[in-house]
Amino acid sequence: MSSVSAVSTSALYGGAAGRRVTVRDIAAAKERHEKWPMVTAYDAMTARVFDEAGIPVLLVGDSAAMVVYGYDSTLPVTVDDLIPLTAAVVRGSSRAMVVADLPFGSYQASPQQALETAARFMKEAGAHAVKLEGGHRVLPQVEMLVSAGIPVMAHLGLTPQSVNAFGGYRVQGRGQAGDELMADAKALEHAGAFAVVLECVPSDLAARVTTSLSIPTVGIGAGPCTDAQVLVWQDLMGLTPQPAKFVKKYFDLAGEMDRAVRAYADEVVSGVFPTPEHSYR
Ligand SMILES: Nc1nc(=O)c2c([nH]1)NC[C@@H]1CN(c3ccc(C(=O)N[C@@H](CCC(=O)O)C(=O)O)cc3)CN21
Ligand SMILES: CC(C)C(=O)C(=O)O
Ligand SMILES: [Mg+2]
Repeated sequence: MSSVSAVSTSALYGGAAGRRVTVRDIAAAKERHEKWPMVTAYDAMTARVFDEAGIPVLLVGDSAAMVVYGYDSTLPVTVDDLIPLTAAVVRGSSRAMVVADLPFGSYQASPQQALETAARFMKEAGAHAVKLEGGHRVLPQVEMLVSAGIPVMAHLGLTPQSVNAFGGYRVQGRGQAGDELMADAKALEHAGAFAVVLECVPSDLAARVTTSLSIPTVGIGAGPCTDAQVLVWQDLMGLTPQPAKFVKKYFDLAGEMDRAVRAYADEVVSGVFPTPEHSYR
């Protein structure tokens, strides 16, 4: 236990005291109409803070491409880039389920490729589940993973690995595309996915998908009616320079870090730091 409050903010997590959250806990939360929070994590120390705060599910997102590695899309990040980050998040947490995002190009080719990639995340990093993007095109992949005993989180709507096909990060599922998204969501549930992320879709569509499925929906820019919400941690903490409209900023981390590092720099230059208190005799 750290100095951070041990009181959980999520009933889902509270019910799983002393062990990792499982897919069964997540299914039970939907039955109880209980909402839950998910955040991304990419290292052990932030994973520990979120885990101890009671976040039941941590996502090692391929958004690491942008927020960790500095690329301008998620496309360049590789399995070899994400496995060490996933292993760190697993080591830093003890109660949360850790979901590994499968990167672009590591699962689309075939169900066999998807299984080989997912197995690496589970064997080499200790991930408890994987996430992949897409609807009907990835149903064979979802079926293969599920039949191998790997929990799969699906992802529909704005699937950032298709940014070039979409022509930018734009809202998806308006008009007739909404019916196609609904059909994809139902097919993914039927294929055995345990949850589905809905990214940047109209709130009324997300609400209809949420009531039509028996598995939980996890919204990001999908309005208030999904079963869960997810945000990239650097966005909610105020580290991201220009976050999307769906982001709520809960802290000014960039501002606080700027203030702190300037104070440190000033004290080094002026000789105020270090004092005997921070020195050895
Ligand atoms: N830091 C970060 N946060 C994220 O949520 C995130 C990533 N990175 N990288 C991968 C994807 C990319 N994402 C994005 C990026 C930009 C918008 C965006 O600017 N959307 C427009 C909506 C435009 C429209 O109305 O169609 C916006 O103004 O919010 C949305 C999702 C979400 N994911
Ligand atoms: C934003 C979430 C859903 C994601 O896929 C990521 O962080 O990569
Ligand atoms: Mg992702």
